[in-house]
Amino acid sequence: MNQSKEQRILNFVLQNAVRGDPCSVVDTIDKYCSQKEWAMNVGDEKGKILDKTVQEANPSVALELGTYCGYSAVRISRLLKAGARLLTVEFNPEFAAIAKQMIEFAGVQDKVKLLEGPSEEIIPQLKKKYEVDTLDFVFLDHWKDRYTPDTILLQECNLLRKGSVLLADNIIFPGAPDFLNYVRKSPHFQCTNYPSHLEYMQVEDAMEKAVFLG
Ligand SMILES: O=C(NC/C=C/[C@H]1O[C@@H](n2ccc(=O)cc2)[C@H](O)[C@@H]1O)c1cc([N+](=O)[O-])cc(O)c1O
Ligand SMILES: [Mg+2]
Repeated sequence: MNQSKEQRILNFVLQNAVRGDPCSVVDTIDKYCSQKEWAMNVGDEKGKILDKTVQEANPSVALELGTYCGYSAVRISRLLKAGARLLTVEFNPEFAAIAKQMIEFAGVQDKVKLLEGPSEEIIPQLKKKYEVDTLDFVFLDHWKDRYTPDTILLQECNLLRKGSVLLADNIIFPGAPDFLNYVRKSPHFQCTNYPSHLEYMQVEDAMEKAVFLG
């Protein structure tokens, strides 16, 4: 049975990156996906926006929706302070298995908890089952039509506090028009747009930061 693209990405990392070095894992994935096979990692250009937003928020508890191969989980967790943690949600078992190995190879497994299942099931479990009080940072990079319902669900589950930072990928391509509408029209969010480009391509894209105002 021939390998999946995600398996090929992981193998390339296992053979070419430095075990325990998250930066080398991130760079190696970018090398593979820019030179060999495109994949939907946030990439280095938007990754730098992600880095700055994470550093600014300096979260104790962060949530990622859409782990995929673990690129942004490794990218985010490498910036977390001692004792801080990232919960990342992945619903495709094959991707989850790849991401788990990617996270372990990078040496960030103590900071990252991979939760398997659909976001609409996991989010309501965060407080009781995963001992979350409120989320300091949320990275939305899963199915684009889930950004809005999940943002509403996070509020309904009282998981956001004054100052919680949401950062959404792919605002232009593939696009998340209803999310953009929702957060920009809502009096509960202060929004900032970050123009960029689609990972590994010369296609316009953007990220949107939405800070919860309580
Ligand atoms: O479609 C895109 N992303 C969808 C991501 C989906 C990921 O989120 C998981 N998930 C986890 C939990 C859920 O509840 C649902 C899905 C899925 O199992 C998948 O791993 C996308 C597409 C392009 N593109 O150029 O086409 C570029 C990008 O940067 C993208 O992010
Ligand atoms: Mg994306």
